[in-house]
Amino acid sequence: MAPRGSGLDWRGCALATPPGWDWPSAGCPPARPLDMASQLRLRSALALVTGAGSGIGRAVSVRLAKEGATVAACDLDRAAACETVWLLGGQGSEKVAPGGAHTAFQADVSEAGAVRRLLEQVQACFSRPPSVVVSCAGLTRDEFLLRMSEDDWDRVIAVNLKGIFLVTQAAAQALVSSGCRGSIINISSIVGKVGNVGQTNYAASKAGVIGLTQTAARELGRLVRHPWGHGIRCNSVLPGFITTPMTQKVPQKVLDKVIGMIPMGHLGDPEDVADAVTFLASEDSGYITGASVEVTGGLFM
Ligand SMILES: CCCCCCCCCCCCCC(=O)CC(=O)SCCNC(=O)CCNC(=O)[C@H](O)C(C)(C)COP(=O)(O)OP(=O)(O)OC[C@H]1O[C@@H](n2cnc3c(N)ncnc32)[C@H](O)[C@@H]1OP(=O)(O)O
Ligand SMILES: NC(=O)C1=CN([C@@H]2O[C@H](COP(=O)(O)OP(=O)(O)OC[C@H]3O[C@@H](n4cnc5c(N)ncnc54)[C@H](O)[C@@H]3O)[C@@H](O)[C@H]2O)C=CC1
Repeated sequence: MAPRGSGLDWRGCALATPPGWDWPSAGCPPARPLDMASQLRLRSALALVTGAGSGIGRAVSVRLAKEGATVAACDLDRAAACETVWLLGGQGSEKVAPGGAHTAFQADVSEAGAVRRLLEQVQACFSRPPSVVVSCAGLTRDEFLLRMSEDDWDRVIAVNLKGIFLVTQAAAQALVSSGCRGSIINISSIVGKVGNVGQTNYAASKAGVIGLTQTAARELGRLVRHPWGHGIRCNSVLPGFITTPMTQKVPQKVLDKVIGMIPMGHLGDPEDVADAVTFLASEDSGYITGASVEVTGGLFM
């Protein structure tokens, strides 16, 4: 183990420190430099958001951009991703984030080659890896267990679980090889905690996201040390019923039942989830990793 204050990380590799930084003789990173307290919490961040073309992913993209992040908005639906970027004031508008123009990307997160190319394209476009990665891409193929097809199982697991594995792995590889710290936020669901009628595939995928994220948090927390932060943090967000195109497919009689079960008495908005994601993306959550943050109005607390 390299001695504290040596400027070397736990493997003896040089720490990525800002120019002119000198480790205090005590070796303990000093309190955060004053210039960290900026009015935009994500001023220098490059954020990759998957599923950015709709619902929660679009709301996350808007919120991160408001905090100063440059957003790489990725979706299976390129036109939808481009629409999100237009909303952010990216290509085609005069507003540009401090870190460069917001940009749309197309990729199917369930395909390894597509995810590899996505990270290559993002780094080629911005000359750095994304320091914030939010995986929102997901879908449902609801059916009772007794009737669920293998294809409905396979597709939901491929997108919702394998997709998050591929994106988390590719992003972490890029951050570690660049010596950069980061915050990875994976969108699970309260269904991953309690299950749900008609969703054996979806519930399994979302429960898997929680376990994947906790394990990634254990492995990545110390890989990259930084003068005023440590490693790559990985957290899950577990939304409840949020009003998006995904929930519009739910039979009204089910929606009527669930609203009565929510302590706060109403469905959530995508912006409610975006607020929690932004907190986890920022240094305000600098000592939080491996957490599962429920955004449910109290449903199934
Ligand atoms: C008392 C229970 C209250 C409901 C609790 C629900 C909690 C769920 C919280 C989820 C929050 C997070 C959501 C999320 O992550 C994003 C999504 O996944 S949105 C999609 C959520 N999907 C569902 O909830 C499944 C909805 N159901 C269906 O799509 C269809 O029912 C299904 C395709 C499974 C079957 O369709 P069909 O054969 O046409 O049967 P019916 O629709 O007529 O239903 C028969 C019967 O079963 C009852 N039922 C169906 N789904 C649910 C359910 N999720 N929870 C409880 N009960 C359900 C339905 O009401 C019918 O009951 P009857 O008494 O016979 O009318
Ligand atoms: N809406 C809700 O109540 C809840 C949603 N969630 C999760 O939040 C995330 C976002 O959901 P919503 O915004 O509600 O859904 P949505 O359907 O509005 O948006 C999902 C987006 O993901 C994209 N997508 C789907 N498959 C993809 C793939 N293979 N590659 C890349 N992009 C893909 C879609 O094109 C779409 O733009 C999902 O992971 C969902 O499971 C979790 C809990 C509750």
